[in-house]
Amino acid sequence: MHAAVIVFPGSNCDRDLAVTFERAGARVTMVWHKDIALPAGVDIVGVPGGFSYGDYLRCGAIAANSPICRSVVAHADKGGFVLGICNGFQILTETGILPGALLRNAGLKYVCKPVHLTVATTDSAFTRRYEAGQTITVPIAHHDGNYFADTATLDRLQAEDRIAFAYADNPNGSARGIAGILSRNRRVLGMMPHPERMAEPLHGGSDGAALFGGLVDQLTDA
Ligand SMILES: NC(=O)CC[C@H](N)C(=O)O
Repeated sequence: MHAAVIVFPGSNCDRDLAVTFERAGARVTMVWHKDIALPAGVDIVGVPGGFSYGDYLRCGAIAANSPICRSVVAHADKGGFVLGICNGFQILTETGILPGALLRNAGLKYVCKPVHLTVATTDSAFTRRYEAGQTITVPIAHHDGNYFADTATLDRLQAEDRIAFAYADNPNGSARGIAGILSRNRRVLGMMPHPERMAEPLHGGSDGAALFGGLVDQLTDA
């Protein structure tokens, strides 16, 4: 399985994401935001966390208009897999690949702490290695993690079983406690918590590792 990890000016989880993919068994190519094309044959694009372009304008808004994001949108449009974590999730909503928006946290403060998440669906390559309803612990670190979408969109996400993860104790005011959502074809996941920061015992826990393990299994079998 071949993963591309996009690097924007201000990304700070790009190496962590690459190492986690590699430890799960993937081959990784780092791709610079000014590049126009993704490497040929890429199975999944990782859009990492951080502060792309300094979070100016809105988190993810400038990155969503960078040259490489046109190729990320094209990759998603043709059914390719994409994983956006934290700032990566913000970028995926700004491109329109995923619905909704990430607003300022309800408490108006940057929140950095481990949180408990409920695995809301196991019907995806990202969540297949978890048990439905399982509680996992993964850290968050953001000031704009408050997921917002209109009621019709939220109802559709629920009806289509596209909420991947929900907060056990909503730390940022997200609508319906949403921590991560899937695209309609279930091949794009955006989530605010950082599974790559809780993927081996030295991190203090490894609940995030199964997400990458499940992906590598599915994309290697494909
Ligand atoms: N850890 C991150 O990716 C941070 C995301 C974004 N810059 C925020 O604070 O909301």
